[in-house]
Amino acid sequence: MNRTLIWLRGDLRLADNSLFFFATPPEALICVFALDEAWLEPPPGLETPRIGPARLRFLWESLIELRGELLKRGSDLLVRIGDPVQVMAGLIDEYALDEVRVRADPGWEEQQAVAQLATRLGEGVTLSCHDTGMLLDEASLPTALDELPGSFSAFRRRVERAWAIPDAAPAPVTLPGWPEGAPRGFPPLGQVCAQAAGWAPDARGEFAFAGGEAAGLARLDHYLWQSGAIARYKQTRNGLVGADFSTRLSPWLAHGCLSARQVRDAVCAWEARHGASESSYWVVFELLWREYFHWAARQEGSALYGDRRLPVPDDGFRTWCEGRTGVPFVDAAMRELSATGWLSNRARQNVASFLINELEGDWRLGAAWFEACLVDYDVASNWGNWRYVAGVGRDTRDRWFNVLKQARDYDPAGNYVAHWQPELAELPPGQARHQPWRVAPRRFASPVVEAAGWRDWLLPQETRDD
Ligand SMILES: Cc1cc2nc3c(=O)[nH]c(=O)nc-3n(C[C@H](O)[C@H](O)[C@H](O)COP(=O)(O)OP(=O)(O)OC[C@H]3O[C@@H](n4cnc5c(N)ncnc54)[C@H](O)[C@@H]3O)c2cc1C
Repeated sequence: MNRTLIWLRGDLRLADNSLFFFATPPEALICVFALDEAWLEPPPGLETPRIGPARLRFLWESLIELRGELLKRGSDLLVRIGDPVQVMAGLIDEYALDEVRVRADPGWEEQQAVAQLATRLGEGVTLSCHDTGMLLDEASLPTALDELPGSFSAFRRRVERAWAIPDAAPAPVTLPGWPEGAPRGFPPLGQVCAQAAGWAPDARGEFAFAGGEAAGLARLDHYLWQSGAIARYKQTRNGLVGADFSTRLSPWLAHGCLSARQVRDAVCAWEARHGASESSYWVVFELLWREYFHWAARQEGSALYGDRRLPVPDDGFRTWCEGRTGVPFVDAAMRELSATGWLSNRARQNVASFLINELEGDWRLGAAWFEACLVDYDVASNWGNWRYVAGVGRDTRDRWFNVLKQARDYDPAGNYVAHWQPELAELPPGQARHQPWRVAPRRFASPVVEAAGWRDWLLPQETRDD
């Protein structure tokens, strides 16, 4: 009979979590989450910790709920703050554990931590990495991992040709007991980070994320069954203001409060009742993007981050972070990101392109800033999308976004920018709100850059404000 440790990372749920499924249940089970102390420190060159208050709060809420679910099943949860490898190695030694289970993480640093733990284990202790949370397992990928197609489209076509995704598995009803005398529980969030304990999103975001599996399932239920917003997803998914233009499931998926299979099963159930549509298909299509970045990260290793030593941030980067570039479509998004911890995909693409192309900033600094701010930070999706927009790595096409054109297409009345920059509401709805320095130069300063590619999109330069 084994004595097992489950090392929890981005998999904070019991349903559809292969870590909790045992052919033969162990004699004792200890479930541990270690908050890496390095996450509470800024990466070199930045001043904000790697895990910002929005994500830390969501994480704690998820852990609190998970602990409740584990207790109901006869188990418990231990949360420690420190070096995860030391934490796990110490517990394994002290409680004579002989099996370790952990998620096969796409992040290189997380993979290195598992490799380090492996070198610390005594004879007879087994360590296994499990695929969990994604639509596919490594064994069911349509290609070998090292032959993963270079582009998303080729990957998607191959997956869809051999579409064989298992249904999500239900949560276990009971779990093995806790090892005698082993520690349990975790510190209150206020002791870990007072800012996170007191953090609340700005009401202008029109949505408050709450961590945990139940809140994730409630959001899924709302999006599919209560509001029926899924029926319009294809048309609304590029929205900028409001709660339901997209699913907003990303934080629950990123923390593993929901698995991608749970989401797909729910979409299939909705389709069985209402009929499949382009919109319902498109939700699963977007999950395939997540899948692609996950498997690409698993293949790329440390190359995912580029060089991990970040360059020294310059003034352009700081104005970008603070939403002070003078380009409303960028500034509104960067203010929304800081104030809510979340941003639509359309806005993420635009601000990333602006930093890289217009400010000639380093994409890795942008990715690090997103890592600190996002409630839905996911190592593969974040660094993978940044690489993609920067045209670095496996798919190196030029992905320049003309933010003035994008603003016209996706925010024609300028309502989004006025939502986050109320001073713009003084200007008439329309393109004036996106180019205030052109139409009202006395009231609005010129932006930090006027890109050459905007020439055909600029409004006539007024010399005085009306
Ligand atoms: C520069 C940049 C950084 C990003 N960083 C992250 C990140 O750290 N974490 C994260 O989850 N997403 C990230 N994304 C992807 C995407 O912006 C978010 O997943 C999406 O906006 C979340 O909103 P939603 O849940 O309403 O998405 P929906 O539009 O409702 O899509 C459903 C789900 O599909 C997945 N998805 C959708 N688009 C993408 C995509 N482009 N890449 C990967 N998965 C996708 C998400 O899990 C999402 O919850 C990033 C995109 C960019 C351009």
